[in-house]
Amino acid sequence: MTSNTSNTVTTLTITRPDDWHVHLRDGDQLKDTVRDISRYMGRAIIMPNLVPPATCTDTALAYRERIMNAGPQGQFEPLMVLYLTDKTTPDEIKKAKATGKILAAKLYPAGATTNSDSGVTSVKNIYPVLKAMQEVGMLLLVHGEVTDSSIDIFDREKVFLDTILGDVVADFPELKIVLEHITTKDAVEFVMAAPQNVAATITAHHLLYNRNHMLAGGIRPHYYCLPILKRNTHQQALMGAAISGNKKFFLGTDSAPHYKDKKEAACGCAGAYTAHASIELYAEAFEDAGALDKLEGFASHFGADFYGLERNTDTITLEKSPWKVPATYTLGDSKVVPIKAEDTIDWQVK
Ligand SMILES: NC(=O)N[C@@H](CC(=O)O)C(=O)O
Ligand SMILES: [Zn+2]
Ligand SMILES: [Zn+2]
Repeated sequence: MTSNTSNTVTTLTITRPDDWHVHLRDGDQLKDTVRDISRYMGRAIIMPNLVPPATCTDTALAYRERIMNAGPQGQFEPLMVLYLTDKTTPDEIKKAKATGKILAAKLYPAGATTNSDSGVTSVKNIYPVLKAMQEVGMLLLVHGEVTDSSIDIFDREKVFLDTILGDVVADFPELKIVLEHITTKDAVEFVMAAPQNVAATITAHHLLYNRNHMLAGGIRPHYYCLPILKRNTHQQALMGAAISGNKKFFLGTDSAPHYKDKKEAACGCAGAYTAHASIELYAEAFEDAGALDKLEGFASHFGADFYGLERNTDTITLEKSPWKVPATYTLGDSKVVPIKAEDTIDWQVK
């Protein structure tokens, strides 16, 4: 990392970052989401919760082709993920791994989040698959929330750790596991206490916001995502993990666009669009915490290290140069309201 040496840092050059959790969607949105992700991310882990989901090698590879045909900038590389169902077979895992293009498989507890209806109904159903993943070295990515309607939505992550993930970690000691988009102090502590094969991604919006931003003084649907924003003590624990230099915590934006009318609705969709300013939003969060010097490890080194990939070798430069985020962006043929719409972001990539 290099930065200018005056009291206030105004430029910051870091190794090109990667995004270890992003939703690009499909169809006519792809050219726009692919443009945004490839502007300065070197690689990205592409979430498979399409309609229908990318549950097998062939559909995942076909999706990769559509992404490449959407015209990514630079050397952008999409890293693909299989969507696990109760019916996924160990053979499908081996087939996917052999392509070299599918690095991970995603556990969505059925019904936990957007497009997760075909997900796994009980983790025991996929134990043979997890065994195959452990054998071939395929990562398990986890949406860590229980779906039991009797569990309070603010407790669903913690209950998942206590009742499900702890057992998986114990039963598969060699399986690399990423607990995605963590939102609680409990998740931070779980990952810190777990062995080296367990890591977590953290979004920019969970670093910048807590549930007051979403609910105090009016309900703001564009902050609604899953796992839901928690109270500020959890936000502080996430920030502490992100700036700790602990290599188990790395960048995953979970940028997840939904059209404006689907968010501003009586029953709005879960997901926040942050790909318009992903690294800039993280820079704001790290600067607020007085830890800009910790951004590079979190954004550009630790994820690649955990996945067992080379770090990127080129750099990007962030400049302190405030700009106003538009009210909407057009993705495909409809409008999306981004995080910080009509607000100012201090940083931009040169
Ligand atoms: N995070 C979200 O709130 N939504 C994601 C799904 C997910 O990552 O859980 C989406 O696909 O819209
Ligand atoms: Zn999720
Ligand atoms: Zn996601």
